[in-house]
Amino acid sequence: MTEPQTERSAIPVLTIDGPSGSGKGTICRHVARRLGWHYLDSGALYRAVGIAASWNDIDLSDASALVRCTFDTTIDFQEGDDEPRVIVNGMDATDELRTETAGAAASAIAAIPEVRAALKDAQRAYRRPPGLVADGRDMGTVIFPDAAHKVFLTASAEERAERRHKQLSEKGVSVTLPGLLREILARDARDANRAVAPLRPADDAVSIDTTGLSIEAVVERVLALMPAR
Ligand SMILES: Nc1ncnc2c1ncn2[C@@H]1O[C@H](COP(=O)(O)OP(=O)(O)O)[C@@H](O)[C@H]1O
Ligand SMILES: Nc1ccn([C@H]2C[C@H](O)[C@@H](COP(=O)(O)OP(=O)(O)O)O2)c(=O)n1
Repeated sequence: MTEPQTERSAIPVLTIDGPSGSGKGTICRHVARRLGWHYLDSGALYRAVGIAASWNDIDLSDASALVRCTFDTTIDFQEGDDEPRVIVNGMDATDELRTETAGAAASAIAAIPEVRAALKDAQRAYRRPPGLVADGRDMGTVIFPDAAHKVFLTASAEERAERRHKQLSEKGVSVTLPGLLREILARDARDANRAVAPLRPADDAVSIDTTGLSIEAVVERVLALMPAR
């Protein structure tokens, strides 16, 4: 006899949305590990499509080619001790994926409604037992609107730029702080002002301003929101 399938809507989800550098990826990975739940980095999917487009010389203004590229791109996450490796069309694209160029390309293609629609089912397929922690811009509003736990992380733009500067410097990527701040503000504006699935807190999300808070403090605050899990 086969195992009874868990009804997908019965699988618990914690969504963590917010702007660039608010700490979504870091907090999600810690919380997912503590809960023993799966983790979805939805931004990596948009970044992967952007990278596949650049590998195929597709212009970011060519919406129909980008939609075809979204359907043609394969994305796999390989779990390890540290950050998961992201394999795009069979190639390890982890380092290229984290650059600000990839972030800006992802933000541009993420404004195309058909690209978002093409990634919807793939994102929902990550909802597997015993639970999912989902990181992005529209996790609580569009992809998992029925999630029992929703968080919106923020931090001042200056602190987010400093965090990203430190993160990239540690990886040997040379960037200037004023340049990063400009890029972050431009990305915030584009993600928040697009017509489809703009960056905004779900009505039932708890907002946490992480400015001046340690990673550990934010992890504890998030876990404290889920006493009945
Ligand atoms: N509360 C925090 N305090 C200090 N640094 C943080 C905090 N949260 C995240 N960071 C650091 O900021 C950087 C960006 O965090 P990240 O998780 O990549 O953000 P996002 O996924 O929202 O873009 C990482 O180097 C991370 O270690
Ligand atoms: N659920 C999502 C996730 C990311 N995006 C878009 C918008 C973002 O600027 C880019 C990159 O997202 P990502 O979460 O990887 O970026 P940060 O780590 O926050 O800098 O993708 C989106 O539109 N919807």
